[in-house]
Amino acid sequence: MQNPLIEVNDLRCSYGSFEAVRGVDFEVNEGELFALLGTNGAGKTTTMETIEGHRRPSSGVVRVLGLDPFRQRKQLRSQTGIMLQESGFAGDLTVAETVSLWQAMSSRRSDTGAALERLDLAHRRDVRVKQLSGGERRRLDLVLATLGRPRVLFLDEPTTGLDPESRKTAWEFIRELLAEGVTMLLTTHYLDEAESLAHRLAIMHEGRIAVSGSLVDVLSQERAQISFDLPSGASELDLPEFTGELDADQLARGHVHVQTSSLESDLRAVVQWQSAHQLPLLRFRAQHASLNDVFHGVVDSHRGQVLPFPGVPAVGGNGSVR
Ligand SMILES: Nc1ncnc2c1ncn2[C@@H]1O[C@H](COP(=O)(O)OP(=O)(O)OP(=O)(O)O)[C@@H](O)[C@H]1O
Repeated sequence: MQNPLIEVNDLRCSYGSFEAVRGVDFEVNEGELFALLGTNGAGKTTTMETIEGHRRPSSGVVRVLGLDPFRQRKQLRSQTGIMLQESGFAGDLTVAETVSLWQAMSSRRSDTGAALERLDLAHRRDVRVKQLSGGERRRLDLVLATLGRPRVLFLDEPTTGLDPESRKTAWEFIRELLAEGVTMLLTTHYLDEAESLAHRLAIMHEGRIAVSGSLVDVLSQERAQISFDLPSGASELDLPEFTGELDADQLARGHVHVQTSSLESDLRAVVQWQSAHQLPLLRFRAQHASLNDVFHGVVDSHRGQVLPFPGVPAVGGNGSVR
C-alpha cells in the first residue's frame, strides 16, 4: 500500500497576471525520490517553493505529511529538510559554527561530524563559509538540509556547481538517505541525476507537466533506435521488414536508421536477416530512448504550439495517461 507524503492537486501559481504553474498534479510516496525536471522557466522552483510552504498557491491543494505547508509550516518544520538553490549562510562563521547554529535551531539530533565527513567537508571545519568554493558550499547546504534525518527532504538543484567527483559523493549520500527511508522531491537540470536517483519523475514545460511516471513509463514515450551501416553489396531492397520507421535520408547515405516502438521485434528481424545473409553489421547500435531524447521530444513537440499540447500525451502523477 503506497503512502503519499506529498500530494499536489491542480496546483496553480501566479505572479500578478502571469500564471507560472498551470494545473500541476503529482504525488510522492513514502520512501520515494521524485524528480521534477523541465525547461528554464517551466515552473519547477515555483512549484517546489509552494510545496515547501514559502508561497501560497493561487489555487489547488498541496499537502505534505497531510498538512498544509503554507498554513502549517511550523508543524512541518521539524519533519522536513530544505536545500534551497541559494543558501543564506553568514559568511563570517566557520563551517563548524554554521553547523552548530543550524543544529541549535533544529529539534532533530544528528551526528554532524559524520555528515561533514561523509560529504568531504571535515577538513574544512575551521574555514569561514565565505572562503569555501561554490561546490563546498553546496555540499554544506546538503549537510544542513539533512541534519537529523528529516522524513521529507526537498532538494532544489542540489548538485549544481559540483565537479563530477563531488556529484558522485552527493548521489551516494542521497542514496544512503533513501535507504534510510527519507522521502525526497528533487529538482535538477541534470537528466543523468534523475535517471540515476529517481523512482518517478515529471518533465515540466511552460507551467504544466508534459510527461510523468516511472523512468520506464517516461522513456516509453519516445521510440527506440536501431542503426548500422548498410553492408557493401546489400541493397535497401534486401533489408528486413521493420515495424518502425526507416530514415530514407540516412539510407541514401548508406546508413540504416530505424525508429521503432517495438525494439525487440525489429531487433529480432535484423538478427535473422544478418544471419541468413551472413553480412557484417558495422557500427551497429540498438537502444531505448534516453531521458535526453524524451526531454527534447517534449520541447520539440511544444515548440510553436498553443497549450494544451496535442502532440505529447500528458500523463498523471502515477503514470496514468490523462
Ligand atoms: N518573482 C517573480 N515574479 C514574476 N515572475 C516570476 C517570478 N519568479 C518566477 N517568475 C516566472 O515564473 C516562471 C517560472 O519560474 P520558475 O523559477 O518557477 O521556473 P524554473 O522551472 O524553476 O526555471 P529555471 O529552471 O530557469 O530555474 C518563469 O517564467 C519566471 O520568469
